[in-house]
Amino acid sequence: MGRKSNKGKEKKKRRKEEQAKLAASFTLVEAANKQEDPMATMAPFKKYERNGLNLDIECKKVAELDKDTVDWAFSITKNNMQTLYEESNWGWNDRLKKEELTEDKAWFLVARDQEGQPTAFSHFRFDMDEEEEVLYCYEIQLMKTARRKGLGKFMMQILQLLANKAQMLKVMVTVFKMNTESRDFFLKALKFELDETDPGLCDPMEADEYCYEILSKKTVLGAKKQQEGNHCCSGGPHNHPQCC
Ligand SMILES: CC(=O)SCCNC(=O)CCNC(=O)[C@H](O)C(C)(C)COP(=O)(O)OP(=O)(O)OC[C@H]1O[C@@H](n2cnc3c(N)ncnc32)[C@H](O)[C@@H]1OP(=O)(O)O
Repeated sequence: MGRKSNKGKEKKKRRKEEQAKLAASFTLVEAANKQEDPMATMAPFKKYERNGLNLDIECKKVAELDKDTVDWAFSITKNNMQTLYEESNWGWNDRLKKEELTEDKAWFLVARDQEGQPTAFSHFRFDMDEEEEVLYCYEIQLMKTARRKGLGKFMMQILQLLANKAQMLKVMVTVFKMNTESRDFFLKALKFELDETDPGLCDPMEADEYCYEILSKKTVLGAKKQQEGNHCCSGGPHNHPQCC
């Protein structure tokens, strides 16, 4: 019969390890989504009193929000974003945006004034992205009057802390390339970077074809794992020149 190769055994072992890793990631996402109030131990972050703003900040699942707040979130998103969507090749669709905002998985961070009126919100999710556990920020939208007062940065800081607490690996966002203000906000002020899953990065020859970029910022755990070499090159689907 000859000698039996160890290759098959090693492959099987690797597959089992990958399956276990994936199952652990799903468990973390599930636990994050089961939280009653992710900000329960973050009292100092529930108030924003700076630069003329006096706001209370809450974190809730969309199902726990009142209809007026959800309707307001849709309106401000439409006001802020419709033109950008229309100028891109995505187009704007009321129904699709409403569906996205109200999917079961949607979490909301809402900043309200002292009359209870919403001023800013973020729609985010604890989710899997390319086999990694992440906090994905779908929207961060501020009323015009509340901008450039540090509120956006404060809310993103909260998301980064929530991601740390839930042991996610990174916070991700998708940004239109032509939305230069928000690109500056994420890339320059918050030190986000082009994510390894950004389509332009994966396919540089076609980069100009994409009207958007995927940006991310590692959590504490994500940065640690990256340092340990546990990143996309340890068996992931990508092969990036900058990290492989
Ligand atoms: C994932 C997505 O949702 S992408 C879409 C993002 N949302 C939008 O485009 C909607 C309209 N814009 C907004 O809601 C807000 O302006 C945001 C969320 C982009 C930024 O929030 P803000 O509270 O205004 O930003 P904040 O005051 O925290 O700014 C922090 C820093 O970011 C940078 N920055 C913020 N806004 C801008 C801008 N318009 N132009 C250039 N740099 C900016 C600056 O460095 C700023 O620091 P500084 O004011 O000391 O110079």
